[in-house]
Amino acid sequence: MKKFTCVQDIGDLKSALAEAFEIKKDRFKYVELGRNKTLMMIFFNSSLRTRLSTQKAAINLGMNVIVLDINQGAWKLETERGVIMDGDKPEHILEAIPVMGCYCDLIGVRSFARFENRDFDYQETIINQFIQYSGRPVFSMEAATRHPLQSFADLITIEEYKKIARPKVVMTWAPHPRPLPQAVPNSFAEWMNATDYEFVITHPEGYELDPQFVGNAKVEYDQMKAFEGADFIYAKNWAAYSGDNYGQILSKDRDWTVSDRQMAVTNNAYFMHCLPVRRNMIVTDDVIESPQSIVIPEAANREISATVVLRRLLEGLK
Ligand SMILES: CCC[C@H](NC(C)=O)C(=O)O
Ligand SMILES: NC(=O)OP(=O)(O)O
Repeated sequence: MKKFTCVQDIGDLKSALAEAFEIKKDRFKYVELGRNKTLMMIFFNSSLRTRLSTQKAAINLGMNVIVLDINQGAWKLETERGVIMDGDKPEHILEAIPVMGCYCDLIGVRSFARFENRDFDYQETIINQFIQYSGRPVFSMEAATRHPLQSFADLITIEEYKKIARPKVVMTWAPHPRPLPQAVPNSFAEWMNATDYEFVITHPEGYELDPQFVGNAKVEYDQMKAFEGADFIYAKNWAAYSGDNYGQILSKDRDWTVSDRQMAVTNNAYFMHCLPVRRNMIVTDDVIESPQSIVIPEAANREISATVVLRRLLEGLK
């Protein structure tokens, strides 16, 4: 594997899941693979789970790790080509990227959508510059339109907890005080559509995701109807994608906050969220603290998804 930015990069999902469960049994099985190899993790945005789980995965594989928070300590970067750099940015990303590539063997990048220009975001400008100019294999730690390490961990978790072969999985929008990226819902939808699960997306009108990610999912504007008989509820906020509303908050309707009311019509569904989560905006305290909440095992599986991905990237160096 030479990059990991989307579900297609992991190949056959059944093989990837088998590898995940093998590594879960012995996460140090490939500890020699990464000896004297260096992972560089580059963050343009904050992180807890991705930062910690990916570093742990690198340790599982015997790697050295360098972490760079671009906005804390590095030079402010110009990302647009052709700009006259007489402002507050002393370095261009097109020099910084190949320089960073000199000091490592693999590169992970976190660079959220900026909501300034939809094409800039949806062309994945930043991570594609790392892929093009770093000279190293690159993987996404959440980019503008996808979060594949999260989605892979989500799939591992559903496979661990499902009680039937084809569970009903419902992704629901929920309100949030800030406009959040579409990367997590896009990516979850992309991975769910790659399975044979029954997959439903529910959100208020105006929050339609990019059709390339919605795929064959059923879209239901009535949240209660969507929740009926669900086996898994995956809650997430996202800002509007469509047209002039790109990046905007259209609703903060807390009727969409996941509570016992909605969970009551499910098939005793498990509750999932990628975290961090705003309690009593996205989900009530009672639901996220209930025995059906699997948000912690879901977060724990981020170490597993990252170990599989890093292993495959290391194998690709041979
Ligand atoms: C894993 C989630 C990261 C980010 N969350 C926030 C709060 O910015 C998001 O919604 O994409
Ligand atoms: N779920 C996830 O990626 O969490 P962080 O943003 O804390 O890394």
